Amino acid sequence: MAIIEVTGVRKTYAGRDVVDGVSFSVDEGEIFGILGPNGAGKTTTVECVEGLRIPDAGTVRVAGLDPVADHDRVTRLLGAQLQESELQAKLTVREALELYAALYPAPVDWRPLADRLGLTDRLSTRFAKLSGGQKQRLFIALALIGDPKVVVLDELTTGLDPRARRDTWKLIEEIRDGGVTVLLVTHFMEEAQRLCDRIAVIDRGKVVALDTPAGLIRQATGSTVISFAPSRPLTGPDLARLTALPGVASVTPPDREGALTVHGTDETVTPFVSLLAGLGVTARRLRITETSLDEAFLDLTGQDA
Ligand SMILES: Nc1ncnc2c1ncn2[C@@H]1O[C@H](COP(=O)(O)OP(=O)(O)OP(=O)(O)O)[C@@H](O)[C@H]1O
Repeated sequence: MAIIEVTGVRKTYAGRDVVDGVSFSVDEGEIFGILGPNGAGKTTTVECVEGLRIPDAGTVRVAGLDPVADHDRVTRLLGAQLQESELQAKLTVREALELYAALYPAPVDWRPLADRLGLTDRLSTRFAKLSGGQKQRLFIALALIGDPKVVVLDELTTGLDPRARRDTWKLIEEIRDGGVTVLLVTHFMEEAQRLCDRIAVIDRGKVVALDTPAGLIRQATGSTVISFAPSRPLTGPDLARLTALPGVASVTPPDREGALTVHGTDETVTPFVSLLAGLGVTARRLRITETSLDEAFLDLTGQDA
């Protein structure tokens, strides 16, 4: 069942549609990713879901409620991650947790929450003295303190080292496993691939693709990648036959070790093997892999994240 429904949302600033007819729905209990290049309209879109911005057209529903007209009720259902500037530097972790717990009618007990997020030995530490990872864990705690059904996390792991990022991913999975739906805005492909059940790729204000991570990869051209070093150089007509195989999108020239890379589809593999056999060529260091979500993203948006 959909817990978030975004239909035809448009937001215009200075005559420019920064969100241009965005539609998607998020099922209860999933981690739904919003991925896109800088300035694509991701934050504007999720802020419409949070009721912080009013769409110029289209509708948003969170558990059937309008985030603007029913703001108080939606605030109780939806936990949003704060921006760093929204917490006072001198506030201690305990004070922040107590303060935010007081804002909700039925908050969870913050002590076990702090414990789960590894903040118990930091309760007396002032916000300004926390490490980046500890700040992010506190933001997650504050987003969960009202016992929400949905949490919105925007660029949560930006600026974290790889270890802290992985720890945060584990926490996000635990949140989902606890029955909370997660709307996650991210720049990181690895994060999107690892965490998200489905991803909407937003580019220039529009949803250009919406699928599971594996589905997005399949949608990209050249999603099956065959790399091999032929036992003799393939040139002229042999190379032309390779390029003409079913599904081949591109063949990159040999690298320094003589390996070629063919971007094709599942349909390319068997004819590829037959062609080499027919030519009497052995494929050394043969690897057949799927393209990465990174490459799929580039293909879908024509740019880097
Ligand atoms: N209040 C505003 N007034 C004018 N322009 C705005 C406003 N808010 C956002 N924009 C513009 O809308 C576009 C989309 O911004 P948004 O923050 O939604 O993008 P984003 O995809 O979240 O980008 P990033 O990944 O860089 O955070 C940007 O060009 C931004 O400058």
